[in-house]
Amino acid sequence: MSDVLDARPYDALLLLSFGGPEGPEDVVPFLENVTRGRGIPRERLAEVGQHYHLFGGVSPINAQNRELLAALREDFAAHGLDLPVYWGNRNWAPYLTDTLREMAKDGRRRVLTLATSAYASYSGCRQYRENLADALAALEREGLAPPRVDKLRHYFNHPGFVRPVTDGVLAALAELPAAVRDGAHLVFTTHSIPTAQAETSGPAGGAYVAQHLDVARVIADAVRAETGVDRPWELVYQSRSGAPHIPWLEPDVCDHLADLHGRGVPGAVLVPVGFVSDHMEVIYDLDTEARAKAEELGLPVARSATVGADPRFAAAVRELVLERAAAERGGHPERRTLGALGPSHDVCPAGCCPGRTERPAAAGADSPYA
Ligand SMILES: CC1=C(CCC(=O)O)c2cc3nc(cc4[nH]c(cc5[nH]c(cc1n2)c(C)c5CCC(=O)O)c(CCC(=O)O)c4C)C(CCC(=O)O)=C3C
Ligand SMILES: [Fe+2]
Repeated sequence: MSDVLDARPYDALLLLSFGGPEGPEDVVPFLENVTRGRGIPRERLAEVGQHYHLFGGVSPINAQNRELLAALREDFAAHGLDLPVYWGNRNWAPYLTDTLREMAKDGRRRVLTLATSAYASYSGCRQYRENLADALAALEREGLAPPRVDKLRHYFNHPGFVRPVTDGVLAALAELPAAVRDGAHLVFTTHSIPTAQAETSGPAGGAYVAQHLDVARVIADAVRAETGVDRPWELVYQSRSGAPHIPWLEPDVCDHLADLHGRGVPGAVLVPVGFVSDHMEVIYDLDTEARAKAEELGLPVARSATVGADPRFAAAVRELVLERAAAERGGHPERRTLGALGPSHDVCPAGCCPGRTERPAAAGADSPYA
């Protein structure tokens, strides 16, 4: 009995992700789902559609989530954690509402959510919580009792996230020509968001950039310790969309590569620390667009891997589930983190990461659901 892990009060884990198209005919309806009511210029949509068509209309994100699902199930089974894992997306099948309906019909009453976004922000946290609230409302309309849904704390600084990313940076450094390796900069990248959204992210504002800077510093320090070379690092942004007159976080990664080259920096490792898997923003915006820019400049670059379905990340999720379950039972579990910020809150406080309009959001202190 003692080696059976205790997830009570939870009876299921929900892997909640973005979703992506699985063929050319999916691309337009997928983009319509993503951008409904968001004011993205038409030209930008047509351009982003082309990114998907370059890869046969298929985003790798769904396959990556299937792999993560398998890794989680394997890890849980190997460690005697008896907790079913479900998967639902915001923008493509399997849709979140369908998954939550299945969970309700399976009798799941206390659901813990792992979103495939490690940081605070409206786009990376509250928007997922709004989608959860929408799905729960749909179940209620169908006469089903909605389960109670919670969300895991932000995991960007969990050692099981940081270690695989760090190893990825070491592997990418080894891919660079030996002559530029020691002089290369570490260029951490994440999704650009409107500066207004960055300023209001987290319970007290500014969390999005602060969290990325904290984990980037930890990774850069670990790489220095392991290679004996002190490389400069920067945090830059990619995948900007939205109207040009609205300020978004800068500098853009391509502009930054030109800047590094202009300053005589001999090479760079691109580290997509803002993303959990090598999805379209990584394989297009970095591996296609930024790489083309680097080639045009004659700047050697290598790109490090995201955590994906790394077993150490799956183990971190198990640890986070057990941590949260213990806390829900009134205990004081160890909360492992690296860096200066410490563990983020279990429950998003009211008003955390606000959007442009106020909408119901589940899995937080301001949830209309218990
Ligand atoms: C912070 C953040 C993350 C990281 C956290 C997380 O992972 O959630 C993220 C992830 C992703 N974003 C993705 C795709 C898209 N994001 C778009 C648009 C936008 N993203 C934004 C932010 C973020 N996005 C924002 C502020 C917009 C503007 C419109 C709006 O306010 O909503 C658009 C519209 C077209 C465009 O303008 O680019 C698309 C197609 C995919 C799927 C990739 C695949 O298919 O493999 C993934 C994982
Ligand atoms: Fe996005």
